[in-house]
Amino acid sequence: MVKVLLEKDIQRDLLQGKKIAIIGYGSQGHAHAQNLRDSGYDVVIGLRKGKSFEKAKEDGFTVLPVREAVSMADVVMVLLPDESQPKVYEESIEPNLKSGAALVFAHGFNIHYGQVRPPADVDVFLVAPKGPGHIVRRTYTEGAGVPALYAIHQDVTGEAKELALSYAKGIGATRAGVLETTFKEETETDLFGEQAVLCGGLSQLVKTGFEVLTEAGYQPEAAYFEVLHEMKLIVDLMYEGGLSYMRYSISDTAQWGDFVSGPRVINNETKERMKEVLADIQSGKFAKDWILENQVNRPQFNAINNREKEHPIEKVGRELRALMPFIQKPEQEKEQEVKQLTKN
Ligand SMILES: NC(=O)C1=CN([C@@H]2O[C@H](COP(=O)(O)OP(=O)(O)OC[C@H]3O[C@@H](n4cnc5c(N)ncnc54)[C@H](OP(=O)(O)O)[C@@H]3O)[C@@H](O)[C@H]2O)C=CC1
Ligand SMILES: CC[C@](O)(C(C)=O)C(=O)O
Ligand SMILES: [Mg+2]
Ligand SMILES: [Mg+2]
Repeated sequence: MVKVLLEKDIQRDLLQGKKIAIIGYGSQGHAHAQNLRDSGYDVVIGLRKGKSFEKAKEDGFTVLPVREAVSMADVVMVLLPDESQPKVYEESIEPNLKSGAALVFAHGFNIHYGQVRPPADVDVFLVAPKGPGHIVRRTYTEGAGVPALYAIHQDVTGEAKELALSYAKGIGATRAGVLETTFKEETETDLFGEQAVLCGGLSQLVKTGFEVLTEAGYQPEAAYFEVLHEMKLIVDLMYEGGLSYMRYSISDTAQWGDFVSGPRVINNETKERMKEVLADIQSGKFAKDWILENQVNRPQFNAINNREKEHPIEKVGRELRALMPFIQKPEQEKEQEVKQLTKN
């Protein structure tokens, strides 16, 4: 097995005494900022005026325009949406970067696809958590962490690797395991994972299962419990003990069904489609299409997003989750955010 680094492997604390600017205060931004602050580091937030500007201030941070935060920082972590990064980088980050500072990303997209070209006198690396920002924060507060990958693109100080590892430790990633990679590997595996398995593949599997059951006349509530609610409970077992532990906990009937019917649904044809998805990521086609979609203000993204929100599984899900007080809070928070987004 390759070396997976844990807290005990991080000897030097290169972040101590450095000013860290977190640019963006969304999913990853709030988590990195709060975890680093709780780990004892000096954090400032760089943002435009808006929703998360106020949130960061309420959370007790000094919040500055991006150019001001960058100009005072030794470490600049770019946690803006990938599609917004090139413009903000060009206008507010690059002109204000200190020589010898570190420019850091949580995903390699813009460096790998050549949308951001940093100057030669700064370190450039990534620390990419392998999990959603809200879970990066939640697990940190529970004394746990989310694993992360790190990669070095440019090392002018000779200390980029140790700085990256100190950063990974500061956000709690070394509690779970940190792995060295390249910008290419991080970018391509991350895009593949979210498209084919974690987000695209899973949403499509759940929705299609729901449609097959409801179209056959079964109650939508029963279908929701079966294919969406229980998904988390099954995946939790995989998270804790892999496929074998999940199969140990389910009935033998379910396990036999898993063996004989799973490959009828996800089969060689699906594998071929997954290979096509990967090929589009590797060739840059996916990135090019996404950049163009943003240049014309996301007509397809918005249309699909609106249609997906209207899917019957979303309506029955809202009603059923409202009956479960233990998942009430995240639901309310999410709805507030969705309302806010709809207003903007
Ligand atoms: N989401 C995740 O869990 C993961 C994300 N990543 C990577 O982390 C990075 C950040 O993604 P994510 O956390 O999802 O981003 P979000 O969309 O959650 O957050 C965006 C933040 O950037 C701010 N912002 C947006 N546009 C601008 C702008 N033009 N100028 C200044 N601030 C701006 C937003 O402020 P406002 O409120 O004003 O809009 C908000 O604070 C990406 O590179 C992503 O690939 C990596 C691993 C997982
Ligand atoms: C799975 C989606 C992700 O890659 C992530 C949370 O890790 C993202 O880009 O949000
Ligand atoms: Mg990811
Ligand atoms: Mg991603």
